Formats: sequence, C-alpha cells, structure tokens
Amino acid sequence: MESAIDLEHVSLALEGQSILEDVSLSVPHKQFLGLIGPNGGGKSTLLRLMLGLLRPDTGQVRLLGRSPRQAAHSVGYVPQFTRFTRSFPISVEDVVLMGQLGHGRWWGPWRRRDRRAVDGVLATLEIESLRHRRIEGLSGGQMQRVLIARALACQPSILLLDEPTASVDTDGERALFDLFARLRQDMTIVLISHDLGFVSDHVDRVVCLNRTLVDHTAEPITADTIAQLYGQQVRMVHHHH
Ligand SMILES: Nc1ncnc2c1ncn2[C@@H]1O[C@H](COP(=O)(O)OP(=O)(O)OP(=O)(O)O)[C@@H](O)[C@H]1O
Repeated sequence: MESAIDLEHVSLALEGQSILEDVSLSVPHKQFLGLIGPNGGGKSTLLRLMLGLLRPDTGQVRLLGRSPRQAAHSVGYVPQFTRFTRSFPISVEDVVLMGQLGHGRWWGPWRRRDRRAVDGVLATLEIESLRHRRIEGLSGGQMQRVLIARALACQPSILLLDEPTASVDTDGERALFDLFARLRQDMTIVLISHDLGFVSDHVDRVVCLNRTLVDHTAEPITADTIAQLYGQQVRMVHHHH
C-alpha cells in the first residue's frame, strides 16, 4: 500500500531563492510526524506543497496516491494562528462550517446535515459551549481549537498543523497533545513545531527541515546535533508532565 504522503526529490525556488532542495519524504498511514526546523527553514512552504497551493519546480508530491489537488477533500489544514484574521464578525459555528467549503458542497445556506456534522467536531474539541460566540472575543487556546475543529469538519484522513501550540499555555498544550493522541488513531498527522523537546515526547518520528530535510528516525537526536544543524533557534527542552 502506498504511503499517506510521498515527496520525491522535491525542489522549489521562490523569487530566485532556493527554499527547498531535493526533499524526499514518505509518511506512512497513521504516522504522527513532527516537522521541526529554524525560522524560514521551509516548513510552511512544505505544507503549502502538500496542500497543492504551490507546485514544485522539480520532483513530485503525492497524497494518498493522488495529486495534492485531487486529494484535497481528504486533507485538513490548521494554518499558523497569526495568519488567520479574527476581525470577521462571525461565529464559531460559521468558522467550523467553512471547513466543509471546497469539499464537495456549493455555497448557499447551510444544510441541516452540515450543522449535524459540526456537532461531532465541536464535541471532539470540547468547545460546544462556544458554538454561538463571535470569534473576536476568544482566547488564543479557544481559537486554536476552533481552527482544528474547522480542519476536522471534512473528516480528513490527513491532518496538517502549522505550529498549533504556539499561542496556547502549557495546560492548553498538554490538552492539545491529548487530543492529537486520540486523533492519530484515525488519521495521518504532520505537525510543525519549533519545540523539539515537547514534540519528540508525543510523535512517532521527527524530521528537520532547513532547505534540505534530515530524517532523525535512524539516529538519536541530541542537543549537539540540533545546535550543529540549526543553531539555537530550535528549543531542546524536555518538558516534564
Ligand atoms: N511567496 C513567497 N515568495 C518569496 N519567498 C517566500 C515566499 N513564501 C515564503 N518565502 C520564503 O521562503 C522561506 C521559507 O519560509 P517558510 O514560511 O516556509 O519557513 P518556515 O520554516 O515555515 O518558517 P517559520 O518557522 O518562520 O514559520 C523564507 O525565507 C521565506 O521568506
């Protein structure tokens, strides 16, 4: 059986600058993968390739054996929090329903079936009580859960998360990783983080991206390795729970 995600010799330059160079990565079904690396290392760009928002200059990206565009209805995406504007006067329910747009439904009044699907994801994220709240007034942790609920609304088999714990406190982080531990039973997860120590406690495998990709499956990750590869930007702190 093919992998959930397959990148073969992917290279990409943007505005004449090489961003990704000969990146190959195969993520088996239901693997929980941590993607780490310094600022500007190309992590978000790699997710954009998986989403079909960018195309590689050379090499190939396949999700579930198909092109990213063909597989889009099976992929949930949680953007970096800071890239999501919160100034719209819309409710939590509306944001979550938006997760179903582009997944085979036409714009128009929400159907009762759509709303019922939202019941399930709001319960999974334990945010039923926020359903009719405007998103402007939510805390960072609450908003992060809303964005994850939105990504789950299409019942994806691949979930891509760009720094989902960046704007939540330590308790919130722990709660999110408990959630990911449940979700990973049903889907493949790729999670971008700066925090190697925290991530490596929870994921199956860690890969580091700094224009080229280094797979740490085979070798133990030490603070020295990280410092040599990436300087001090990646934290190597083990959190004790
Ligand atoms: N549309 C674009 N045009 C030109 N350069 C871009 C574009 N998008 C990203 N870049 C550059 O590509 C590089 C990688 O950016 P990317 O956002 O993928 O890194 P990242 O690893 O996700 O970083 P961070 O941890 O800061 O989010 C950066 O140097 C960035 O300036």
